[in-house]
Amino acid sequence: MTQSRPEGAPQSGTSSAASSSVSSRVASGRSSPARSGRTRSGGRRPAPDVVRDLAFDILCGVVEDRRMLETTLERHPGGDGRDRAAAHRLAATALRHMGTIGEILQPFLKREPPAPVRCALILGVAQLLYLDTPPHAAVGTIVDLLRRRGLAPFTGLANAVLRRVAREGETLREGLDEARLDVPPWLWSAWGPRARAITHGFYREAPLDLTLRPGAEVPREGTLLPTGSVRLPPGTRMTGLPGYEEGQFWAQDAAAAMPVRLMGDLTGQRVADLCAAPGGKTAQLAHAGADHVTAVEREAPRAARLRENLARLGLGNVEVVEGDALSWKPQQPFDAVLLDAPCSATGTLRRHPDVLWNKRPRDVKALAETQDAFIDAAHEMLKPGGKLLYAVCSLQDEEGPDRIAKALASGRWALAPFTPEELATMPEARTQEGYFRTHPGLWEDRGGMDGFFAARLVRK
Ligand SMILES: C[S@@+](CC[C@H](N)C(=O)[O-])C[C@H]1O[C@@H](n2cnc3c(N)ncnc32)[C@H](O)[C@@H]1O
Repeated sequence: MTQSRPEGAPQSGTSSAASSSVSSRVASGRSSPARSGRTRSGGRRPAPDVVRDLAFDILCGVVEDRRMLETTLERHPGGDGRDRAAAHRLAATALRHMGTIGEILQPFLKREPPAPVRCALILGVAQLLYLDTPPHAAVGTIVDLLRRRGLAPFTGLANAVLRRVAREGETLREGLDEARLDVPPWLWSAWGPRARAITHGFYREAPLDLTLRPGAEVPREGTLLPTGSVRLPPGTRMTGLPGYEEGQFWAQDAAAAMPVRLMGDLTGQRVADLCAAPGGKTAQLAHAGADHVTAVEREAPRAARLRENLARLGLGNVEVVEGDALSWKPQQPFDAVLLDAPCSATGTLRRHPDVLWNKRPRDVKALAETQDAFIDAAHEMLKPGGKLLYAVCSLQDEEGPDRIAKALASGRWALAPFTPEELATMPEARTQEGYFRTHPGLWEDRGGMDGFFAARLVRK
């Protein structure tokens, strides 16, 4: 299974000026101009509401069909940019708190309702308890949603349950271990002592982090982080920033920007980026003084996006290969390979809370096997003494330290640990073994970061 969470991808969202409008669309129950009225038979006609319709489709897609949030949103057109951002925010909030919401709903439901009705109730509770939507709007929008979706027989239930949650919900939350409830047990135990900090980290919306091209100015409103990334508030729209068209920067989480920096000096080297799109790390490589950069991407639409991003950034010196890195053979071996392997993407929960609910232990197991195959393929492409930088945006041991342990046990690789000097700007990310490892709970006072794992190996 290919996971293609683009942690370096331009992040969807709204400008900061617009984000208050997004919040108000969720809070007020307003989206595109709403008209309610009477049907011919005298019944109330439900008001159109693009935001709830989209949020409902996204949530049902994740919960019922284990789809990815972004994919489901792409499949459902409609609404303007702000409606879509508001729908994304509502669905993402519901997904972040879905365990707690389920616990709160439990005593009010004598029988399990049909899955779409449960989704609608979850959205209603998310509005009431986590998005400050006034009770009349939170209840009314969900009742109307059920009517629009042919679920009118459940409007009485929704009305009664949501009104009770509006009255008693805050009291019911008291004493609940929300972090524990909001994470599926298999993930909670896999994260061990980091679990609570990770959960509190992903409750928060991610800021927009940028990597600047060398010499570019720090955009106004941006904060320069110790690692060199620039941080802007959550909801900032990158495409609206001055310098975007001129290719002065690209979106890349502060943690995601570290692996390429940890590759060491690349001056004059031949370097490959094996899983390249949308190209955040390719762009870093192209600026790092390498003599030749080859970017391999298997998925045609993603390869097209990679080319577009490189063109915007004015990086014509990268050779893009549309192909499968597991079987592709270069004409000459490389000095260095970056392998940003497909993974479960549990490190990106702040942006993709659907990962909590649509991944299973068997997915991680299958991904780990593919990661081993990628490491073997990288071995074939490197000169003896060549460097492999292995990276995943995953919090799971199976996709990080366990893969490196297996590679080292094969006797074909040596570990080149990251030194304290190399990680001086993010010392908390350096493990005893000399790996790079982050999670969303780090840098709490600065707004957090994605979870990443990276290690540097040398081909024997
Ligand atoms: C984690 S993303 C890479 C993100 C990218 N390195 C960046 O920083 O922008 C993984 C990428 O690997 C691609 N991919 C998956 N399997 C592949 C394969 N066998 N060969 C080449 N690319 C592959 C996916 O389509 C996806 O674009």
